[in-house]
Amino acid sequence: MTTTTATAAAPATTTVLDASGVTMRFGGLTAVRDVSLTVNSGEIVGLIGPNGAGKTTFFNCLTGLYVPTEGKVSYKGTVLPPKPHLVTQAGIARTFQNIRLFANMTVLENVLVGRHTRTKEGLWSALLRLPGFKRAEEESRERAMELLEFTGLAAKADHLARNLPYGEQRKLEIARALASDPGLILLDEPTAGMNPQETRAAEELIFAIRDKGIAVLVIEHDMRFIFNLCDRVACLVRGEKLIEGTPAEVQGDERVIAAYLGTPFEGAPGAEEVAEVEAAEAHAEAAAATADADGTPEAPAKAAAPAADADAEAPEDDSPEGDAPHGSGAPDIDAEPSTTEGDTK
Ligand SMILES: Nc1ncnc2c1ncn2[C@@H]1O[C@H](COP(=O)(O)OP(=O)(O)OP(=O)(O)O)[C@@H](O)[C@H]1O
Repeated sequence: MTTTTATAAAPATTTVLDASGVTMRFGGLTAVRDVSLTVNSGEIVGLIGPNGAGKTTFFNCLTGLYVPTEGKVSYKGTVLPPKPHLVTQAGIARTFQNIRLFANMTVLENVLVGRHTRTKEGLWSALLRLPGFKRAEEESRERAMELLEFTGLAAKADHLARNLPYGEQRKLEIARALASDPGLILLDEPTAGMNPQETRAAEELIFAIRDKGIAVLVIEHDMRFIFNLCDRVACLVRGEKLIEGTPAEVQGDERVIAAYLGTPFEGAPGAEEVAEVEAAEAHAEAAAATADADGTPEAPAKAAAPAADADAEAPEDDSPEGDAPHGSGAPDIDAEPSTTEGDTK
């Protein structure tokens, strides 16, 4: 028998999102300045930057909430009109920093709302409940249930959205965004306010979304999450793209570190002072360990314990109130998702 070694053809990469030279000015303030970014098929791209760097404004330019002062945004080669519903129809879905669910609707109904851009039946068909409408309604329901299975919420399909724990409300937002069958999903701080278990589950979910062939662009303040998740990361600072590269490149870039931690100020402790402090601390620790070895046998064992994964120890806590927010998105469930222009987070 002859064996042939087939070289698996690498799936062709296509540019899903192409934002070029995007600038957004609010009066005298330039919130985003000449930012270009692409997202390719099969990619998870991260957008990071300190508070007020322009990340959400950039998202709003991509999704038609804002009309960029300059620049253009294309999806799969077609320039997008700056109208949110047309952007969704084209294939881009998003979630918001502040959760926007229909609090008094069920989980399933929330996902069905997200389906409306993909249903073609008109008003008369709905009012007269024509066969075409019933068929479309059934299909939408099936698709919505599939998405609830996918996001792990199927068992709660009949629960009111407002009664879900915080992490599940965020998942439901993602399920609703996926209901429009997007080719690209934009996630604005998907783990804000989540506990470590919920954050890990969100990470798994985003990988699974990517594996379904949906490209992902994600804003996040949780660096461990973003560097673990993304193929590429871009960092915005004061509206400008400072750097774009692999997680390793961005993580190690001194300008990124300076942007987050602040540039060293004049008179800050230099290397010599730091070494002195560290030596003094090491000396104090060694002295304490010797004293403990004489008197208290448990202490050295504690000191030798490996740095435990704090996350693994964290208690299960589904309650929104129990979660310490990572980012700026506090639980904020609206009775009706806000569509006012003022609420663009
Ligand atoms: N509608 C608006 N009118 C005027 N200024 C705005 C508007 N939206 C955003 N800005 C300003 O633009 C700048 C960038 O804000 P943006 O919310 O995009 O930052 P961000 O990086 O998303 O911050 P965060 O991480 O805190 O969410 C800020 O100075 C903000 O005050």
